[in-house]
Order: sequence, then C-alpha cells, then structure tokens
Amino acid sequence: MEHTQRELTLEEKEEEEHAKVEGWKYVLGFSKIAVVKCAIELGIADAIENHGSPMTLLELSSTLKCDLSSLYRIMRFLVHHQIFNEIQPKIQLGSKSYAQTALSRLLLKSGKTSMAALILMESSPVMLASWHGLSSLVQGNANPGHSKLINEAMACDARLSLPAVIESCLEVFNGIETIVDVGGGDGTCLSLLVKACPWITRGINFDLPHVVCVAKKSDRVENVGGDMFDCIPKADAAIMKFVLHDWGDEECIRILKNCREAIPEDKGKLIIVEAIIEEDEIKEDKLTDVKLMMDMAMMAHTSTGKVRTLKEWGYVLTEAGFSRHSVTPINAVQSVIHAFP
Ligand SMILES: C[S@@+](CC[C@H](N)C(=O)[O-])C[C@H]1O[C@@H](n2cnc3c(N)ncnc32)[C@H](O)[C@@H]1O
Repeated sequence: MEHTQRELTLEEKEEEEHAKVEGWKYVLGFSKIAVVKCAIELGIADAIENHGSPMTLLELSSTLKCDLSSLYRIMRFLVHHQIFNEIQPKIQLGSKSYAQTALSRLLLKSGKTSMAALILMESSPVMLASWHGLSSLVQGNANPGHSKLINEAMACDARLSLPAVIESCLEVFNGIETIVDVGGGDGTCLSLLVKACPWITRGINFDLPHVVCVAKKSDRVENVGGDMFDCIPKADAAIMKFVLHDWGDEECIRILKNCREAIPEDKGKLIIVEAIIEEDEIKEDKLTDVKLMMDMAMMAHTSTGKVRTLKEWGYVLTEAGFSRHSVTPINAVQSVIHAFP
C-alpha cells in the first residue's frame, strides 16, 4: 500500500521537537548522576558546610585543590540543576559564590540526612556494569565492538542533525565542488550532504584508517584514512561535526590549522557543526540542559574535550589563523559555525 506524506500539524511538529530534546536527555542522562557523584567525591557540599557560609569559586577551588575552570563547569551544571545556589551570578568567575540548598546537603559525606553513600553505591563501576548487561539478560549476548558502537551512534546523530544543517544553511555549500569531512566516521554525514548538494562532485570522508576501512561506500564519496594531526586532504571546503569537542584548545588549534592548510586561502571555508554553550542566562533555551550535560560527558569521556562557548570558539579559530567566522543556529543541539581563512 502506498503512503502519501501529509503536512504535520503544528501540534505534531511541537511534539516532534519536544521528543528530540527529550531524546538528547536520554543520550546524556548519565551525566546527572555522574556529576553528582563527582561533587560528593570532591566534597563540595562538605567544604561549604564547614565554611559556614557561601564560598567563592576561588575559595572552593583552593580548598578542594581543583582546577578553577573545570570546577566552574561542574558548579555551572550543579547550579543549573538547582543542587547549589549561585549568588550574584553576573560577577567575575573567581568571585562567583555558591551556597548550600536542601538538595546539596544530601550530598554531605556523612550526617543524619546524607544520601551520599547510596549515590556512591548505585553509581559505582560494579553496580553500573550490571546495567550494561540488562539487554543481554532479557534477550541474549549481544556484545558489539566499541568502535562499532561509536560509529553507529555518530551515524545516528548525522541522520538527526544533517537535515537540520541542510534546511537552515544549504547556501553555505553553494559553489563547493569538493569537500572533506574531517573525522567523518562511517561517512553517513557526507553521503547525506552530497545527496542534498548534487553540485558537489567529490566528498572525502577522512578518518583514522581503522574507521574508514569499515565505512560505508556511497556515490561521490571517497573514504580516505589518515591522521588529522598530520595532514588533511585538500578540498574547496572542510566540514567537521562533533570532532572538536573531543579535544582541548591546544589540539583543536592544531586540527584547525591543518584544516586551514587543506582549503584554498582565497575562497575556502570551514564548516563546524557543534553545540555552543550560551554564556548569557537570558539566551538559555530548551537545549541548555542538554548542552551542559554534553559538556559533562566530554569531561568524563575525553581528557581535554569540552563543549565551547562562543568566546571559546572565537579563541581557537583566531589562534588557528581564521580571519572571521559566523554562526547559524539550526534546529538541532548543534549550531553551524562558518570560518574563513
Ligand atoms: C565523535 S566522532 C564524530 C564522527 C562524525 N563526524 C559524526 O559526527 O558523525 C569523532 C571522530 O573523529 C575521529 N578521529 C579521532 N582522531 C582522529 C584523527 N587523529 N584523525 C582523523 N580522525 C580522527 C574518530 O575516529 C571519530 O570518527
């Protein structure tokens, strides 16, 4: 039987939008318990309780012997989830001060009302490991390789976000005949892109050799193995989705410099598809939760990666020699950053 596609009603569209945001919360749902566990281990609530009054970020970082900017990101997340209160949010980073709430007192390591031991037990590697076996307990013994899991998860995101990139900024790809997807994974992103842009004659899906050797084969897309820290294949434009958030500023600048080398000085462009954290509370939106969770996931899964603010993007791009850039919000957790040599 043939199905004709009908226009979605406004209500259905809103429901789909809401579902996408909720979907991201499942993707990153672990971050909430992981950050609370981290707060208990660091003794944040204990430090403020012992201090007897709110503590500044500077005082907290020196008492807990923590890196100030990492601790700030942890506190930003905890404040967002109303676990601590931030007093005078508008002031300078080091002077921001944090107070206890009824919820943060549950995170004290000891005391009559502490729930810390329960949280530490449920979030321990031993207890978490059993969750990974839940589906095999119910059904069988599926145990796919981790690389395959990552490639499939990334392809899943490409199917979600690429249509949003195409819908909001197809014109960015005008005039591009060749494009290299740096850290392109299994090639899903590029195959969707060349399909939407028939004028692109050659797409290069560039990733580590063990990734491209199992990548998809599709028309006008060539899989090329290599290391983005060495050299990136030349093309009219480069695109990078969900790659730079895996790396700290120093590595990012090295990758970005190699991207700049790969594209023409006069009319080349770099298209970055990444989440951007709003620095201004007024600009926070329904995806702020998700972006902050993603930032925590980067802290946990990579040694130096992070979800950057607009200012942080400006810094790495300028350091890598890009003369200007602009940002287009799209209907996804990511935005599109266009940068020019
Ligand atoms: C988070 S995944 C993103 C995949 C894809 N861009 C997407 O969003 O669907 C990061 C990718 O960077 C690749 N990568 C990591 N180090 C690399 C390197 N040194 N050179 C090239 N690719 C690399 C990984 O293999 C992985 O496919």
